[in-house]
Amino acid sequence: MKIGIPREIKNHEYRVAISPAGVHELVGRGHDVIIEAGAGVGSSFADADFKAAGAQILSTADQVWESTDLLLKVKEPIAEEYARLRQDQVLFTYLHLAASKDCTDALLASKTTSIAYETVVGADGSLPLLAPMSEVAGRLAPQAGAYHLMRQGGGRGVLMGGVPGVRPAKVVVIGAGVSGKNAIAVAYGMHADVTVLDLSIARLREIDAQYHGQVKTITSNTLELEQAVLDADLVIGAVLVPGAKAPTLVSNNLVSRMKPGSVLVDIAIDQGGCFEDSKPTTHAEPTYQVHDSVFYCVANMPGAVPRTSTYALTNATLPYVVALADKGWKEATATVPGLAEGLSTHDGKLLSTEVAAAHGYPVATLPA
Ligand SMILES: NC(=O)C1=CN([C@@H]2O[C@H](COP(=O)(O)OP(=O)(O)OC[C@H]3O[C@@H](n4cnc5c(N)ncnc54)[C@H](O)[C@@H]3O)[C@@H](O)[C@H]2O)C=CC1
Ligand SMILES: CC(=O)C(=O)O
Ligand SMILES: [Mg+2]
Repeated sequence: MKIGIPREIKNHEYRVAISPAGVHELVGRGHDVIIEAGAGVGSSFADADFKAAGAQILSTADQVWESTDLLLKVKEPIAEEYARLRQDQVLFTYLHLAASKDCTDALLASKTTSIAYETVVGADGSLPLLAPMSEVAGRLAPQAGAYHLMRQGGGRGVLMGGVPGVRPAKVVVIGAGVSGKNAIAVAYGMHADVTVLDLSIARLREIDAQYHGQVKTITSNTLELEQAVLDADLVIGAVLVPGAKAPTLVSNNLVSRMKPGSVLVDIAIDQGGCFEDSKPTTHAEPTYQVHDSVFYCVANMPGAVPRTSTYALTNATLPYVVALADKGWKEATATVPGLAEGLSTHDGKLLSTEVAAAHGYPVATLPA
């Protein structure tokens, strides 16, 4: 099979959808891997590294899209890529379609077969292709929050760990899943005063045991959430309802009553965000102000640490890419457990119930 990897063109997105090791594996199995010149540079892979692993390098994105059967990306197609989508190609990437009607419409109009990384399900019900990037975004969130809590950026002027004799920052993490747990680990490591809320008592129990009660755990409900947010210097939104639009948990009114200079980092922004005023931002301009608070809503946080993220992402995607390349998408989705959960569009039909619900579209099933 011919497998294509274009350069990512979203704002400050430096990841690439394959590593030289992935190229080596696919070429060894008899596939052709075709990479756009410069695609790996942001992750510190030279064209020569990919060539040495057996890839062919083509100079333009159009050539890569046109000449391949399976196209691997990191981020969802953006408007300037829509014209390249086509019916006889399989697109395997993050899609986050519940948060983008435009992208959903473009995939349907092109009749492409698209498979979303973020809804592929593991044997234990986990999300194996979302998890590595949630780990990265979770670990970055306190780092970004700490930076924006500094006074010069409009923050409250609070140091995460305080100093001996002075209180640390109060960090509230909403969601104790993969990104939430990683955010807790780093915030705790910075000596912040950390509280986590989740609907799942089982997840809170794990955190209580792991941190010996040093991280406060609270079952999420409207009243507890409101009190925690009003008390916080930094709020990290890390919730997910897989495939669906994120629930709105922090209203504009609640933000108006928060401490001046408080910072809100919405990791869940790629699924539409869990704060009422969240709107996607870029690494070039990551924050904006709502009342007296600073919002950070970067939808591709891992793009800031591309070398780490590219390795983490491609380690997880490669087994699925190998199956798609070896078997073709029909057999692969029929035989590889959990891969079919990623199927999003095919032949102009929407195959995800959650995305259909988000946009009020009908959902279809594949003919047997
Ligand atoms: N901005 C970025 O660059 C990135 C964003 N993400 C996004 O981060 C989000 C979280 O992903 P993961 O941590 O992997 O999800 P996860 O599924 O591991 O954890 C989500 C947690 O949210 C909890 N939750 C759901 N509704 C809740 C509510 N109403 N109140 C409190 N807790 C609630 C769930 O019980 C679960 O523990 C996703 O939208 C994901 O796409 C992931 C990577 C990068
Ligand atoms: C999960 C995702 O969309 C990202 O890593 O950018
Ligand atoms: Mg994202």
